[in-house]
Amino acid sequence: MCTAATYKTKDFYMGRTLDYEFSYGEQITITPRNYEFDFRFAGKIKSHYALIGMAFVAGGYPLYYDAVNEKGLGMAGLNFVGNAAYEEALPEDETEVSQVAQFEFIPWILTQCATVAEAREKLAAMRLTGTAFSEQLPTAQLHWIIADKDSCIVVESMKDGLHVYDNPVGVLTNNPPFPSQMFALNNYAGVSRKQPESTFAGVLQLDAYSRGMGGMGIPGDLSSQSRFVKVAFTKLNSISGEEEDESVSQFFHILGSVDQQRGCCEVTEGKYEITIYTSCCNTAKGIYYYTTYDNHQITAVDMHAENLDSDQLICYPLLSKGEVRWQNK
Ligand SMILES: C[C@H](CCC(=O)NCCS(=O)(=O)O)[C@H]1CC[C@H]2[C@@H]3[C@H](O)C[C@@H]4C[C@H](O)CC[C@]4(C)[C@H]3C[C@H](O)[C@]12C
Repeated sequence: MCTAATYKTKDFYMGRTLDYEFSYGEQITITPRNYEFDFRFAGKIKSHYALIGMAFVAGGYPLYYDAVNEKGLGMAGLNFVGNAAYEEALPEDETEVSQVAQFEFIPWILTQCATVAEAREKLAAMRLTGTAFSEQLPTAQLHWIIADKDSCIVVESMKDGLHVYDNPVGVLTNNPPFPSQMFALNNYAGVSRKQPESTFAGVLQLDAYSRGMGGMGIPGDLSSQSRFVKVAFTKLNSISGEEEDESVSQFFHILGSVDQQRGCCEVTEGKYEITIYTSCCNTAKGIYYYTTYDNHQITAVDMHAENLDSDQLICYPLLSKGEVRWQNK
């Protein structure tokens, strides 16, 4: 399971949890403006917007899980198993629109689009194909959240075509499809950050005997529908200062509300899904903040500290060892 969220204070933030039972060896990866992308069907793009995000680099190619570009547009792919269905690739002369393999979808959008509006235009003129990166790395079944400071959409490629939905809550988890996730929020119309009034029945005066009772009923399990509700409630009621430290700290608290602890979700005998990493990107400043399962210290990589006119990928391995800061020895 994974969860993605957006958050706005003075700047706009976007990030995700990557929940899984193993890691591919992903790294924080900056793709500078002159790294040449050789798209499977659409040809080469030699010069483009620079990107920063989390990627598994295979044979020199950045397979992005989530990223933002230097214009402030962000995108993340989350599992959509059983629902994702992609197009078959057609011979070039049989299609007038661009064909994009699912593994190159994030670079396809983020190298060329500065806003969600521009991304929508690209989406209207493309076919997303199920082409695998390689035999060893088969097609991933995903759906995507795309956001800038003004709007947010979800893209779901299913048997009945490519769907693009407005995402007014700015969160995404996994199954079921996004419209069902949104519909389920109706079940929680009565929850509140405020203490409840006693409305059970006129003859009973019930007592709000604990703080936080306005949120009673919000699910706490790790299923994707439940995480959608929980993180939507947390994000939409979130209050923080506007400054960078306050915003980033609050963002990690928002995604912390759906953190996965080892042992609570068994996926196969003896294998457990955990939150491998949590990211938070300041999309205006191009700073990628992250924590890992064992390293709760927020670590950051700033794309603007690098030569963005280069043609070589820049990778930083995840710092995954936590440290205790002793105060008395
Ligand atoms: C497993 C990851 C999604 C995590 C997630 O959503 N977990 C929820 C599990 S579930 O709903 O409960 O089943 C996804 C997110 C991005 C994916 C990777 C990216 O799409 C980049 C490449 C794409 C290649 O086709 C496959 C390898 C890969 C390197 C993908 C491996 C894997 O599918 C990743 C890492």
